[in-house]
Amino acid sequence: MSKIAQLKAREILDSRGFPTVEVDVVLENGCMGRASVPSGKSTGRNEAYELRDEDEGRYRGKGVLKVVEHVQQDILHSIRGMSALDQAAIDDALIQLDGTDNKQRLGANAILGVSLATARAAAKYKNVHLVVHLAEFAGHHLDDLTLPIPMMNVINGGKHADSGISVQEFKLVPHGATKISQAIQMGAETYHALKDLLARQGHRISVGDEGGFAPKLATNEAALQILCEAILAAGYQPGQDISIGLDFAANDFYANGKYHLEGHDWSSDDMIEYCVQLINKFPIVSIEDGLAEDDWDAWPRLTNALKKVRVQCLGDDIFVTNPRIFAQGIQQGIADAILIKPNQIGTLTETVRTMKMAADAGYKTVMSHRSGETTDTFIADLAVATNARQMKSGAPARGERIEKYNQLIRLAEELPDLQLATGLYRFS
Ligand SMILES: C=C(OP(=O)(O)O)C(=O)O
Ligand SMILES: [Mg+2]
Repeated sequence: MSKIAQLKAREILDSRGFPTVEVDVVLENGCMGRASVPSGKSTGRNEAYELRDEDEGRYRGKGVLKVVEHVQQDILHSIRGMSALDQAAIDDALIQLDGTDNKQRLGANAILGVSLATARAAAKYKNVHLVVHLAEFAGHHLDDLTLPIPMMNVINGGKHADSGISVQEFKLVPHGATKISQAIQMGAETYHALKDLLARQGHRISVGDEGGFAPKLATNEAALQILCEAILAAGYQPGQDISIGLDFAANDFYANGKYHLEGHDWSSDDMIEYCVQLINKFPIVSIEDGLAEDDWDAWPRLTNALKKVRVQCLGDDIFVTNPRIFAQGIQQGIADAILIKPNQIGTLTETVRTMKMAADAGYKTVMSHRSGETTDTFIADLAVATNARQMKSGAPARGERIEKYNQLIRLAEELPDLQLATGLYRFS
């Protein structure tokens, strides 16, 4: 009865107004699980392949009708009759059916949609909450779980906005909160304070892809400065109640071995020094992709420099949630935390495997949305179920972003004994 009877897929729109795929997995007893797949813009080169149709209407964006077809034909034929309770076997069947290294034949978007929807159908079949089912799948006891600290991206730069700011994300990290609802409220209040400050200083208050403001500020330091003012204006102490996380997404300004940032052509070591300078001036607790994915040799130096000043060194594009690449990174002493984006690797099983490797090697895990999102809240349940220490889901505004934060509030109600995670060690 837990056997998969039917798969349905459809094109829906993501938060940028472009097509993405949504999948329904229906079991023999009628239980249905549904999931949709997000889409990145500042992507790592080694991410699993997001399959898109060839032709692009002038404004439509490339569709995923081929992906829909793959789900409803090849994938359905291959996994029909398998039990949704056996997630690992289903994910393995999907990987085998695809047969390529990066899931380019069926598309990682087709595969992930089926993988996540299967987990939802299985939870329904067992009549347990998704978070409980996922924790069991990941081998975690409910008593050992925590709620992730939100990382709220309130100023958007890089590829996500036309602000001209080189750092892609300036994130509020309300680690001084004792409850998740309080942490989210603190972030929201600071977001509103920031909006007021920007308006008063004559900046525009339009937003980027992740709902953070996109003011035309001249430098990264100017953005950090106004963010600290906003934290204070909201009644909080920078560094004590709320700190800051940055995502440089350094791939985007790395070319010919140099970092082209704010008029400079910097070496890797210049870039590391710049990170440390910013840390010395501002209450920064986490730096993501401070170097480019092709600058592998310099990453251990960045890791050590951040360790000395007790700031989290977080790898996104360099690891792309891929257990094989991450294993090399661990071996070479690269980073001490890994960003987790299920669609970078393409199945739930591989995502959880990467997270287990992280835990075994003493790395923290940070669950993440993509810049093109849907209102699906799967990553919030997954973050809690896998003990991710932080979760980033953009600004505390816009439906597709806040749905994930709101789901954390619901999960805190579902599992009232869970504490907010700790472990951002600079100020602790
Ligand atoms: C969320 C991110 O952006 P994107 O989804 O565009 O890769 C990121 O770089 O961390
Ligand atoms: Mg990133």
